[in-house]
Parts: sequence; structure tokens; C-alpha cells
Amino acid sequence: MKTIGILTSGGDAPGMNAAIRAVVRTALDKGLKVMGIQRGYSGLINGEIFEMNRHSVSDIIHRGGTILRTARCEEFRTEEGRKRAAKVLKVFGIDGLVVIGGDGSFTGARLLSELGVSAVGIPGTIDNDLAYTQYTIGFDTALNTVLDAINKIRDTSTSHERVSVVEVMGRNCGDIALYAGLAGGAESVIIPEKGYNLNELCRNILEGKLRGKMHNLIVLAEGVGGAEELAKKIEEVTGIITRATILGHIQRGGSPSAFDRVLAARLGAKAIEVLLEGKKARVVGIRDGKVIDQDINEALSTKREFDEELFDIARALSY
Ligand SMILES: Nc1ncnc2c1ncn2[C@@H]1O[C@H](COP(=O)(O)OP(=O)(O)OP(=O)(O)O)[C@@H](O)[C@H]1O
Ligand SMILES: O=P(O)(O)OC[C@H]1O[C@](O)(CO)[C@@H](O)[C@@H]1O
Repeated sequence: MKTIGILTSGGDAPGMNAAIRAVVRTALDKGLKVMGIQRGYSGLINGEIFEMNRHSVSDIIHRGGTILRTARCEEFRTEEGRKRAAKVLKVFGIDGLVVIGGDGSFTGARLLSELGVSAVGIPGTIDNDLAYTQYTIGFDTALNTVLDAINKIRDTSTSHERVSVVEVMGRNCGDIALYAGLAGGAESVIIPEKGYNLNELCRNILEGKLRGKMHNLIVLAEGVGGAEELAKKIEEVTGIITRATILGHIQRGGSPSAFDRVLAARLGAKAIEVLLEGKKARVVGIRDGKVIDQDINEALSTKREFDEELFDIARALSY
């Protein structure tokens, strides 16, 4: 292995820059040449590739977003697109590719490895939806952004004695909602893994009010439905003014937390180690506090185990 390439793909996540920095500087420290690929798989197909040095990643550890930019690339979903990508890697003499992204990006990396490319994936997505790793880079920062918002919404919700529905990201994974709901003391957490019953939800709200609750905070994962729609339904049933807040892309930005930066450093270093060992199709992650690497196929087929215990704690503490 002489030259590695690095790209970020899919949705950006706070900590991606810290991961790029870790990959670039570890690789250079090991005597490798590093090529930065811009705009994910799109930039790879189009040859948007430049050489990186230690200075290329100066002053980025604390920045959100990704200096390499990111993209969702339709062309890469076709075999023809991936064949072009593999050829471009050859043209630039890149023998190992580091992909920072989520499950879609990893699927792309897996398919690319079938064309003979040595690829390693680093989990970078706020969703925390990759089952093989306990945490993905960006999740902790997004969680803290949501928590900050919940604290603020709680203030106004209490003053006006209203119900507030806060919609958070996470597509098919309720982790942002569950962890933020638990940390923010929400009355209800609605996530795709569990669904919800409108009558039960409204009954909890009314019983809470009778017990003297001044506010009622509901954290809703986007995958279950829209906050506006739910707020309307709640207001119709309970008669209590209900406001909806959609946090949206604010969750994807901002300076990464210490946890995400340390995770990014550890996973970035591991990715280079894995490539230097000559492994072909791997992902890196964290389990029980230890950095691990695993076959990409195995990792992608790992089923997510929902944390019932955590959900139950959130429920028990919520009323
Ligand atoms: N099945 C697939 N085959 C080939 N390439 C894929 C596939 N799925 C995704 N990709 C490639 O990976 C890119 C990123 O995937 P996707 O948009 O699903 O984001 P992600 O990596 O899952 O990140 P996030 O979780 O933040 O959305 C896609 O635009 C596409 O180029
Ligand atoms: O606006 P975009 O880039 O399409 O991404 C939205 C999606 O990406 C994610 O934020 C993950 O990065 C999901 O939670 C969300 O559904």
C-alpha cells in the first residue's frame, strides 16, 4: 500500500472533519501518500482528486461539515458508474480507499471492493443507525444540539402551559429521539421501533396536566410522521394548545463534541491500520469502548437490537 484516497459521502455529520484529519495525519505518519476526493462518489467518478498534506487538515478539528464536501450520487448506484470509479482510482494510483459515511455509503464501498478496490468504512452519520457499532461519528453532537433545543422549548412550553412536539432526524432509527428524550426529561418519545397510540398519548398528556404538569414535551423521530400533523391531532383530542418544532438540518451542523472528536481520532487511526494490514473490505467501529474492525458484508447485515431497557427507563422517568 503506497497511496490512499479519502472521501466523505451521504449526509454530513459533525466530526467528519476530525475523522479526515485523523486519517490524513495517520497515513502520512506511516509514510503513505494521501489523495483527497471531493464530493463523495460523484467527485470520484469525475476525478475531483488532489494530494493532501499535514497542512491540508489544519484548523478543522473543531469545524462542522466536511472540507471534502459530500454528495448523494445516483451514477454510483449503477455498475457502469462504479466501474468508472474503480478506473479513476487506478489512474490516480490509489490502492486503498477510506469512505466516511452511513449505510448507503458503505453499500457503495462494498460493491466497489467487489471490483478489486481495498476499501474501509468509517461510520459518519448523525443517525446512529449502523448496528455493528455502538456509536457513529456525529451522533453525540447532534444529540447535544437537540438537547439544547429541548431545554429552550421546555421554557416556553412551561410558561404557556402548552404541549410541544419536537421533531428530530433519524429516518428509521429512533436513537436521537430516545437519547435526547431521556436526557431532556421528555414526557413521551415516539420512535419508529415502537410506534405509538394516539389515545394513550393524549391520556398521558391529560393525566399529566391533572397532576400539575406545566408542560408536556414529546420528542418525535421523523420516520414516524410529521410534527405538525401530530400536534394538530393532540390539540383536537386534548383541547390543549400544542406547538410543533421541526429541528431539521440544525442537527447536522456545529462544532463536534469532545466525544465525537475522540471517536473520530480513534476510528481514523484504525482505518489506516486496517488498510496497512492488507484487509480488503472492512469497516471500523466501537464496541464496549474498544475500537474494532469487521468485514463490511457482516457489518451491513447486522440487525439492530433495539434498546428496550433504555426505552423503559425513559418511560418510567417521564411522568
Ligand atoms: N445500494 C447502493 N449501491 C451503490 N451505491 C450506493 C447504494 N446506496 C448508496 N450508495 C451510494 O452512497 C451514497 C450515499 O448513500 P446515502 O445517501 O444512503 O447516505 P448514507 O451513507 O446512508 O448517509 P446518511 O445516513 O447520512 O444519509 C449514495 O448517494 C450512493 O452514491
Ligand atoms: O436533507 P438530506 O441531505 O437529504 O438528508 C436528510 C436525511 O439525512 C439524515 O440527516 C442523515 O444524515 C437523516 O436523518 C435525514 O432523513
